[in-house]
Parts: sequence; structure tokens; C-alpha cells
Amino acid sequence: MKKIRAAIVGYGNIGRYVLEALQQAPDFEVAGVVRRNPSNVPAELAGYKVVADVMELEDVDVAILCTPTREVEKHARVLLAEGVNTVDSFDIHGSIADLRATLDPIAKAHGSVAIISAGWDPGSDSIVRALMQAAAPKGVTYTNFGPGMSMGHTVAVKSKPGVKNALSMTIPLGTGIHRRMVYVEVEDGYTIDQIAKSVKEDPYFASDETHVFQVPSVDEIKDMGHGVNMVRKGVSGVTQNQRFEFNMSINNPALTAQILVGVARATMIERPGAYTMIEIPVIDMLYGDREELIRHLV
Ligand SMILES: NC(=O)C1=CN([C@@H]2O[C@H](COP(=O)(O)OP(=O)(O)OC[C@H]3O[C@@H](n4cnc5c(N)ncnc54)[C@H](OP(=O)(O)O)[C@@H]3O)[C@@H](O)[C@H]2O)C=CC1
Ligand SMILES: N[C@@H](CCCC(=O)C(=O)O)C(=O)O
Repeated sequence: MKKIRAAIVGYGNIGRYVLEALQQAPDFEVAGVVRRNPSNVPAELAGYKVVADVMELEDVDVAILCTPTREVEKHARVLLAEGVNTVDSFDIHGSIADLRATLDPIAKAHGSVAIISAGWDPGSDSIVRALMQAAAPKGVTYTNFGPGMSMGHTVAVKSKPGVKNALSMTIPLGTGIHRRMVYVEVEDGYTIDQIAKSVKEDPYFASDETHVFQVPSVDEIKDMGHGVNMVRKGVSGVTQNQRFEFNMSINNPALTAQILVGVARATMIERPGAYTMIEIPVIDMLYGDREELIRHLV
């Protein structure tokens, strides 16, 4: 069996867990890791190529983009145009349809596949929301996160001037409403008030209640656990009061990484174009014989 050759682009939290998930996947091999500073090679990367550009790696089938969400489009555009499939966990919900529309013609023109917004939310939760809606087309779904660490919000805070390190905790207030508790190690020369202002203006935070605190050490309080409770109450046909619930409690980067590897596998099957996870057959994300999977899972 020819293995799928995957490159990891960006070696932060998600990138580290993608490496572990790839090492566990029988049908993948790691083509290499792409870093801004390729001389930064931690011990676990010693046996792998670490480069500054994916094109320095051989025969890459799929690039798993583990960069900040706001860097995803830049990388995906270039790679798809080179004929390399991409997957990402882009999580700015209001911009997902636009990103798909931007990448789709590039992928189609170059025979490549992009699966975008593919972690757990957006991602696997999106599939659960779609399934709940299929089961009760009329109704309301509430997605309640946490409490837990949002990687996307944390990355957004870390990008602000004056932030040495950060943690953004998501606190569920019920009915899909959240409070953001943001903890910041402040660089010399900056004040927490300046940073709090720029955080609260960022679209990641602008519509939620947000509190920003200065702390001496983020590492002392950081826990990458997270979770979700999704509930839908709706109508199947004309029958009311159909209730569905989905819960999980997770290590955020480990789950995100595992799902990215699953969709990386699916890129090898889909036709050229850009897709979100709800457009991909779930079975395409799984390793194994298709008939066997159907026998066991259906
Ligand atoms: N859809 C979902 O369910 C989820 C989505 N996510 C998304 O994953 C993204 C990454 O999260 P996480 O791994 O915690 O982030 P990290 O900050 O830990 O890692 C990002 C890595 O990207 C590389 N990078 C490239 N360009 C930049 C840049 N301009 N600034 C900083 N780093 C850069 C760096 O790697 P190097 O030094 O090797 O170049 C960095 O370590 C988040 O932005 C979030 O939106 C996360 C969790 C769930
Ligand atoms: N995209 C999230 C995963 C879903 C949780 C979430 O959106 C939040 O905590 O606000 C993340 O980056 O961790």
C-alpha cells in the first residue's frame, strides 16, 4: 500500500498532536514539517525533514495547515495552486463560506482538494448540527462550549502587541451564549488596559462578554481541556418536542489534530474543489476496508 505523504505546516499545539496522530495512522507517512524557523528542531522531530517551504519536501500529497487561522488562506492558496491538497481548521465561523468560495476555483483549476474548517468546531460539531437538523428540520440548536481553552481565541490574543503569552477560556452561559476569560502575560512597555482594548475589538471577541486579566505566568493556569454540549429541540414532520443532545469532554489540540488527519485521508478521495466537513462522506475519513467499515458501522 502506498502511504499518503503528509506535511505539517506550523508546529504549535495542533502541529504537535498532528505528528502524533500521523505516527499512529497506518496509511500515512510524515513528509516533513514546515516551520518559520527550520533550525528550530525539537527532539521528537530529529528523524524528520524540517524546512521553511513545503516545496522543499518530496512528493507531498496533503499539507495539514496548523498555523493560526488568520494565516490559513495565504498557505492554502499557494499549495492548492501547486497541486497539493490542503486541510485546515479555520474557525472564524462568519468567514468559512467566503474561504470556501475563494479556494474552490483555485483547487479546481489545479486538480487539488481543500477540506476547510475541519477540527471539532467548526468540524465534527458541524456534522452533528447537520444531522440533528436532518432529524428535526424545524427547531433550534444551541452549541454550548466549555468551560475550556479556545485555541483560536488564545492565538488571536497572542498575536496582539505586548502579549508575551495568553490563555482564553470559554465559559458557557447557556443557550449558546459565552463569556471569555482572557489571561495575559504582559511584555515590558505595555499595559493590560491597552491589550484589553485590542482584544475586545477583535472579531473573535467583539460579540461576547470578555474580561482580560494580567497574570504572572500563563503556564501556571493553562489546561488545554475543552468540551461541548449541543442540544436541539425541534419538529420531525409535524411531531413536536423531538430532543437531541451531544456531549464531549476533550483535549482540544488532540481532537483537532485527529480530525485533521481523517480529513487529510478524505482529500485523496474527493474530486478537486474546496469542501467543508458536512460535504464529505464520513466514511472517507476512516482508515480501513470500505465493505468492512459498512458491515461494522451501519
Ligand atoms: N476548528 C477547530 O475545531 C479548531 C481550530 N483551531 C485553530 O487552530 C489554530 C492553531 O492553534 P494552535 O496550534 O493552538 O496555535 P499555536 O500558536 O500553538 O501554533 C501555530 C503555529 O503556526 C506557526 N505560525 C505560522 N505563522 C504564524 C504567525 N504569523 N504567528 C504565529 N505562529 C505562526 C507557528 O509554528 P512554527 O513556529 O513551527 O512556524 C506556530 O507555532 C488556531 O488559530 C485555531 O483557530 C484550534 C482548535 C480547534
Ligand atoms: N475553534 C475552537 C474550538 C471550539 C470551541 C470554541 O469555539 C470556543 O471555545 O469558543 C478552538 O479554537 O479551540
